[in-house]
Formats: sequence, C-alpha cells, structure tokens
Amino acid sequence: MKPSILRSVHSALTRGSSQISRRGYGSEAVPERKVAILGAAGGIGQPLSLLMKLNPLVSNLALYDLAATPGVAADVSHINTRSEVAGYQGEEELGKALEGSDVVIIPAGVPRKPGMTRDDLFNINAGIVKNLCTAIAKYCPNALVNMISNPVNSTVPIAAEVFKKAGTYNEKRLFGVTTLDVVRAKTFYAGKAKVPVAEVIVPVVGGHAGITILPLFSQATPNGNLTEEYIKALTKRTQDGGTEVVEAKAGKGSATLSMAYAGAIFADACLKGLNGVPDVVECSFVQSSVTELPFFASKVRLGKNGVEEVLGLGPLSDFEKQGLESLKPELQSSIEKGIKFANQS
Ligand SMILES: NC(=O)C1=CN([C@@H]2O[C@H](COP(=O)(O)OP(=O)(O)OC[C@H]3O[C@@H](n4cnc5c(N)ncnc54)[C@H](O)[C@@H]3O)[C@@H](O)[C@H]2O)C=CC1
Ligand SMILES: O=C([O-])CC(=O)C(=O)O
Repeated sequence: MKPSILRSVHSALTRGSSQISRRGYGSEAVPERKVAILGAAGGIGQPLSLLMKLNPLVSNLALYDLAATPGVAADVSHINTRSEVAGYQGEEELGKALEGSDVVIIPAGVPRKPGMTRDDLFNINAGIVKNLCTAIAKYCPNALVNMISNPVNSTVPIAAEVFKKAGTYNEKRLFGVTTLDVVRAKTFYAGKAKVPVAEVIVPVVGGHAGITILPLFSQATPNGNLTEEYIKALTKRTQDGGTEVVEAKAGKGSATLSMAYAGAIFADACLKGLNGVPDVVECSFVQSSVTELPFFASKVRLGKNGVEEVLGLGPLSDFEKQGLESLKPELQSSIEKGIKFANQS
C-alpha cells in the first residue's frame, strides 16, 4: 500500500481522536476503551481486527473465536499502534474476552452461498447469536453491541430478547450494523452521478436484506440530478449488493473486506459517541418508533449512552414511499421470527 493510501485509511479512522485533541485533550487523555470482536478469526473478523488495531480510540482489543484466535492475535499484536491485543479461543475463554468491554462487535456465524437468502442462515446463526448475547449479558451488560451476523433483521431482535430475559436490555446499546448498505449506496451513487465519492451522503433505512434495504437517494448530496430510471437501478443494485458479492465469490462466502471496512467505521462512530464527540450520526438498525415496526434502520445520533436520538426519515419521494410500504411485511416477519426463536428455545 502506498504511504498516502495508508495515511488516508489512518486519517479516516482517527478523526475521532483528532477531534478530541482539538477539544483540549492530549492524545494521552483519550479514554481507555476495550473492544471485543466475536468471530475474529473469520472472513470479516480478521480484516476487522486489523482495522480496529489501527484505531487509536481503542486501548484493548479482545479477539475471540472458537479456534485460530491465538494466531490472529499474535499477528495483529505486532502492529505498532496503541492497543494491547489478546486472543481468546473456545467457549471457556469467552467471559475473559468480554469482561470490561465498551463495544462488542459480532461477525460470528456462517455466510451465504450462491442461491441462499440471508434468512437461510437463520437456523445456524440464531443459536450462535443467542449464546454470545447470553454471555454479553453476564460479562459486559453495559457494552454497546454491534451486530453484524445475518440475518440482521432477526439477530438484533434475538439479542434484544436475550437481554430482556437477563434483565440487562437497554435499547440505546444494541445496533444492527447496516453501514455496508450506506457504503455501497455512496459508491454506486458517486459512480452514476459523477460526483466525488468522499463527499457523498446517502441515508439508507429499513433493514438489511433485499427489499428491506431502502436507500433514500432523493436526499443524496451532492445532488447528481439523476433520472428516475437511474435512481431505480441504483436502488436495486444497493439492495442486491450483498448478492452481487456472494455470486462473484462463487461459493467462497460473502462480503468480508468491504464489511470489515463498514464495521470499523460503525465501531469508530460508537467509540466517538462514548467519548463525547458531538454530532456523530450513522444509520443503524435499532429499536425504533420511526415507523410502526419495533426495529428499523434510520439515522441515529450516537453519544455517551449509545443511541442519543433516533432521527426521522425526512421527506421521501413517491418511489421511496412505495418502497417503505413494500418492505414492512417482510421486515415485520423477520423481526417476529427472531423474537419467537429467542422465547421458545
Ligand atoms: N451486516 C452485514 O452487513 C454483513 C453481515 N455478514 C454476516 O457476517 C457473518 C460472518 O461472515 P464471515 O466472516 O464471512 O463468515 P466466516 O465463516 O468467514 O467467519 C465466521 C467466524 O465466526 C466464527 N464462529 C462461528 N460460531 C461462533 C461462535 N459460537 N462464537 C464465536 N465465533 C464463532 C467462525 O469460527 C468463523 O471464524 C455472516 O453471518 C454473514 O452473513 C456478512 C457481510 C455483511
Ligand atoms: O449478502 C450477504 O449475505 C452478506 C451481507 O449481508 C452483505 O454483503 O450485505
């Protein structure tokens, strides 16, 4: 990688600490923050571990998986950045990995193969998420939980139910990571609108599967004056972005590198919020009253307690209003499926 590219990756991930410095703290005054990654040896987990090791807001990085974490941790730990890295392997070490965590990121679970929907992962991943969240409730009940494991539309409600049963649920601290939808929407929009990708802002709302992913290109900036036909094509491409990667990988999994990037951006936003950086806003799938659905992705203001404010949808085009109505039944049923699973097993 060219030094200039490394510098821009680094600066994208370090904006939080520089804002803190500008607000009168020396870099040594950045608070201690422990981040745990569950599923750290996987396709997402490894590059995500690397990116979190580059984040100067992290003081302790705990890498947990069923196997192979000693190697990943040894490797990542040689990077000369702030955080101390520790690897934890097997269920007997899960408690130690979690204890004291401020943010827990969960990319543990099986990925799709061509021809599968995210819901086809439910039978395996629901149980994994349930067990991991049971441990989170026990060992770090106040951590912010960043759920990556699919189907996010169901795994987030499962986590909420597990935390409710344990008496630790705080709706401000549970997030479904939908940042990859935003990352894709920005990239695809910039390409079609011929605007600089670094300047693009596009909210993506709803959920994280097929038509439940609703990019709001009518609110995209800079304004690219795209025709309705282009907007429809961009919407479809964003909704099918995960499938595009699954097909291109042809049986070797789903998005890992772009997901690690997106997961690192979202975790960084959570850390900035915890550290009191103002105006940190990202889209996320959270408990919500923006629509009649109990969970919904929209812009969220992050702060010292996690979610400070769930922001509304803003003005929608007719096409987006239609998309919103069409996604509700599927999203509702995925949410109910998660709640039912958590309460019956
Ligand atoms: N939210 C999003 O936007 C995205 C979500 N995903 C989802 O992320 C998940 C992981 O994907 P990949 O990293 O590609 O899969 P992977 O199979 O490469 O890695 C998953 C890792 O989880 C570990 N694991 C399994 N059960 C575990 C347990 N009980 N405790 C701890 N670790 C456990 C495995 O050992 C493996 O290392 C999948 O469910 C995938 O669908 C993938 C891309 C985007
Ligand atoms: O499509 C998948 O299975 C993985 C995923 O969630 C994404 O890439 O958005």
